[in-house]
Amino acid sequence: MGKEDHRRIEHRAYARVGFLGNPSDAYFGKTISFSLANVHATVSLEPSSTIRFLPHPVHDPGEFGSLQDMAERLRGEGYYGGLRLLMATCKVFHDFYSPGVAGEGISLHDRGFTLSYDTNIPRQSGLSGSSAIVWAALKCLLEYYEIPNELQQVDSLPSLILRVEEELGITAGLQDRVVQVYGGLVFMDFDKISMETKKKGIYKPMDPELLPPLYLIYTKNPSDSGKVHSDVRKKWLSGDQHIHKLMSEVAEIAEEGRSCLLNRDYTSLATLMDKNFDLRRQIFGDEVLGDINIKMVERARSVGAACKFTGSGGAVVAFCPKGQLQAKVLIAACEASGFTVEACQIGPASVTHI
Ligand SMILES: Nc1ncnc2c1ncn2[C@@H]1O[C@H](COP(=O)(O)OP(=O)(O)O)[C@@H](O)[C@H]1O
Ligand SMILES: O=C(O)[C@H]1O[C@H](OP(=O)(O)O)[C@H](O)[C@@H](O)[C@@H]1O
Ligand SMILES: [Mg+2]
Repeated sequence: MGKEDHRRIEHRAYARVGFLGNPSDAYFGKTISFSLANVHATVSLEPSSTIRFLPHPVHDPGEFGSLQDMAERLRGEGYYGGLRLLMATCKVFHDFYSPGVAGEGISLHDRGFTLSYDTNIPRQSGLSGSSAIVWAALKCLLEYYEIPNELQQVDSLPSLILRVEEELGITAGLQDRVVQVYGGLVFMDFDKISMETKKKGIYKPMDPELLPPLYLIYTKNPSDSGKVHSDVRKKWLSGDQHIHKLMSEVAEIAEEGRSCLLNRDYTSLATLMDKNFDLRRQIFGDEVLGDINIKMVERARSVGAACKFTGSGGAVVAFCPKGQLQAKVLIAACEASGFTVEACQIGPASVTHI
């Protein structure tokens, strides 16, 4: 091993907020999303003689105080942690880049590594904690295997990240991965022809300064986006006209939202955020959205804020059209209801807007 091979590699990936148009990204729609710097996942790669994955002490527990503790933990957080995401990332990376599989035909070196991760993204909260872990892991592998730049194009990487979750049977769309790779604020059009012929959408980075101050509200309420999406997906695939119509209305919100942002028309922006949530409610129904998630939106709306889901549930994003005084009232109201509120910090852009 050369000196270089002993270096430890570490990469970070931020959470994201699906700002407008989600979840139409998984249905040939359009979305606007932004990178959320408040929380992030980190993956570390340490050279080693074999390929090893270190379970996270909190997210991948292998030991419990009692049978009851174990049952409670599984009831609340399910069976899965991030370890399977690390493994699936390595599998998809191998299949994509190595010769003779499907791949790009690079001869990958045969040195081993140990992957471990940490994250402070609230678990399964619709902030895309899953793809943050995958993207951070993929960045480590791209660096360790010295994949040439021309084989890691910024508009192709999101589809590779999505493949990892598809490998695990997690129903997900592309928007999370696009904004996590691009950073900043991005408008995305998942045009059917582009998606079917090029396996990617059309991505347009926007100036994050166009966003008004936004607030993140969340609660401890794990929801698996795969589960949330599976029924609607079935209906959509079977050609349900009602779902198709509603989904294209959701997509239109991103297109209209883009004009609002460019024109700094924040009154109309607030209306669009509310409409986005109302359409989601019609598409998925209250039972799938979950009481606590609906309560967060209603709490924000009760003080006149506009509010919608950031992802499939667990966190919401709010905007106070009347400014700072209203934001103070929002924060007090949400905290009184036991929700956490933070001002959204937009993550750095790696691709500049025009
Ligand atoms: N914070 C986390 N720590 C460990 N694993 C996670 C975390 N969040 C998500 N996962 C893994 O990703 C899978 C899919 O999560 P998902 O519902 O997409 O959550 P999110 O909204 O955070 O992306 C989970 O079943 C789990 O295996
Ligand atoms: O329902 C949504 O808005 C999003 O749900 C998933 O994101 P998650 O953070 O896991 O809840 C999905 O991956 C996105 O494509 C959807 O837009
Ligand atoms: Mg996810």
